[in-house]
Amino acid sequence: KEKVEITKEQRTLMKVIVDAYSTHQIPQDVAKKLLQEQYSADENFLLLTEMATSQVQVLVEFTKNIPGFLSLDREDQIALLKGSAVEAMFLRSAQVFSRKMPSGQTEVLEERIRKSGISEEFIIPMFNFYKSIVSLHMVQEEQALLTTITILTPDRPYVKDQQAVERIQETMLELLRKLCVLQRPQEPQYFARLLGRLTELRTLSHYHAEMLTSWRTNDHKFTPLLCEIWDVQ
Ligand SMILES: O=C(Nc1ccccc1)[C@H](C1CCCCC1)n1c(-c2ccc(Cl)cc2)nc2cc(F)c(F)cc21
Repeated sequence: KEKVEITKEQRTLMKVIVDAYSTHQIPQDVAKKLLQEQYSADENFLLLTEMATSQVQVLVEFTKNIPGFLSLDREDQIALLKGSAVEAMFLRSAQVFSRKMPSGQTEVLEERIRKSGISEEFIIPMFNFYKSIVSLHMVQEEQALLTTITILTPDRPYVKDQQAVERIQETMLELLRKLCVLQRPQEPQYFARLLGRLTELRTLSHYHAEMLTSWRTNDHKFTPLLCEIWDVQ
């Protein structure tokens, strides 16, 4: 039986990542807004572009706290941010959706999102992904590390020094593997299941531009930052 132990420096690394992850959150809670009232497709589109824009800003702040990220080549830092922003937003959305809510509220939230203006064809793959995240019952440490591992994907477009990214990502993968073994001794496959979600996340993220351009709204207006990050306009 493998004796798994978190080292002192891994504990420090964990604390830095989780603190940064919980600090750099979306300013106001989008779920609360959606539960307060039903918005029109136009209002929902505006809300989405505002949330997605602020989420990119929050993502930049979060990555600054990932040990080793700032020592990467500057252009590679940008390539990693551009390459992971959409996935990070869907992963964040899934984590918001999987939060424990008073009974019945998750159903209301799901309904509001189904009717938000998003085109029918994307509803099923999106909620399949969200529900697969819900079913993992991830703890905050796992959520923070999974987002970090997504950001540190070496094979994003235009990354020059992939080895340097791989080295940092491997540190995070090893820490997440140990956490999963310690957290779920009776579920040896749990770590593999977590990483499997990143494949689903990448597939869902392929649709992001179409999801936005097919939104039931008359005016698909995007912020300059979203035009940079999302392949729109
Ligand atoms: O804001 C959002 N997600 C967000 C969260 C955190 C940070 C940044 C963005 C949007 C809402 C959706 C309803 C209209 C208003 C925006 N959102 C999405 C979502 C994102 C992108 C596309 Cl293309 C489609 C859907 N899935 C969600 C799940 C939740 F539990 C949820 F609460 C909000 C969710």
